[in-house]
Amino acid sequence: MTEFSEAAKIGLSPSGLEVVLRQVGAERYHNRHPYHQRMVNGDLTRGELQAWALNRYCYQAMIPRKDAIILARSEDPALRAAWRLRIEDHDGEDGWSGGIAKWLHLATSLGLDADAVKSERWALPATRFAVGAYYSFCAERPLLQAVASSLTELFSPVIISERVPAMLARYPYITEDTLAYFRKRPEQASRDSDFALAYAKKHAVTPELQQSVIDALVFKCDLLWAMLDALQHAYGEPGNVPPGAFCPEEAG
Ligand SMILES: O=C(O)c1cc(C(=O)O)c2c(n1)C(=O)C(=O)c1cc(C(=O)O)[nH]c1-2
Repeated sequence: MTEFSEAAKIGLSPSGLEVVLRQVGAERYHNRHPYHQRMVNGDLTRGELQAWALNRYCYQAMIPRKDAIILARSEDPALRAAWRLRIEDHDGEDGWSGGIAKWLHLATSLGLDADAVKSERWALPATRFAVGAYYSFCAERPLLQAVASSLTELFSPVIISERVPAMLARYPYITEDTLAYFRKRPEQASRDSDFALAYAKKHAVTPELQQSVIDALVFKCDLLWAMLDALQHAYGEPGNVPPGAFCPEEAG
C-alpha cells in the first residue's frame, strides 16, 4: 500500500504530481469496491440496484450546487467559464433536461417513484453525511483543493466502461434507455478532469500545495468508497437497513 500522506514531501514536477494522483485513483477509486464488483458480476438484487440509484441521486443532485460554489469562489474568469459547463451538464437549460433528470430516469426505470427519489427521504444516513461533506469541502477548503477534489472524474470513464456493458448483459430488466445517463458522461468527465488536472498541476507550486491536492483526491476517493460501504452494509446482509431508509420489499 503506497503511503500518500508523504508523497509530495520533497516536491514533485507537475508530471510527477500527475503520476501520484493517478496512483491514488488506481488504488482507491470505487471501482475496486466489493459493491461495484458485485454489480458488474450480476450479483446485486433489483432492490440493491434501486438502493444504489436512489442514494447516488443525492450525490448527483448536489454536484451542480458544489460546482456553483467553486464558480463563485474563483476570481479567474477562465476557471469560471470552464466550470459553468459542469452546471449546465447537470441541470440542462431548464433544470430538468440534464444529468440530474437522466439520473432520475435511471432510478424510475428501475421501478422507483420519481417524487420519492427526488425527496431523498429514503437515503442512507451515511449518504447524507458523505454528500454534505463533499459540499462543505468545496465551500470551506482552499479553492485549489476544491478543484482537486473533482479529480476522481479522471477515473470515472473506467468505472462507466466496466458498469454499463455488465449491467446490460447481466440484468435483463436494464436497457440502453435505463442507462442513458452514462452516454455523455465519459466525454464530459474527460473534458472536466483534463481542465481540473491542468489547473492543479499549474497551481500546486510547493510541496505543501502538492500534498494538499493529493489529500483532496484521497478525501474524495474515501467519500465515494464510504457511500458504497454504506450500501453494502445496509443491503448486502439482512437486518441492517437503518430506520427510515429504503426497504426494497416495502417500496417495490
Ligand atoms: O459513475 C460514477 O461512478 C461517477 C463518479 C464520479 C466521481 O468519480 O466523482 C462522478 C460521476 N459519476 C458523475 O456522474 C458526475 O457527474 C460527477 C461529478 C463529479 C465531481 O466530483 O464533480 N464526480 C462525478
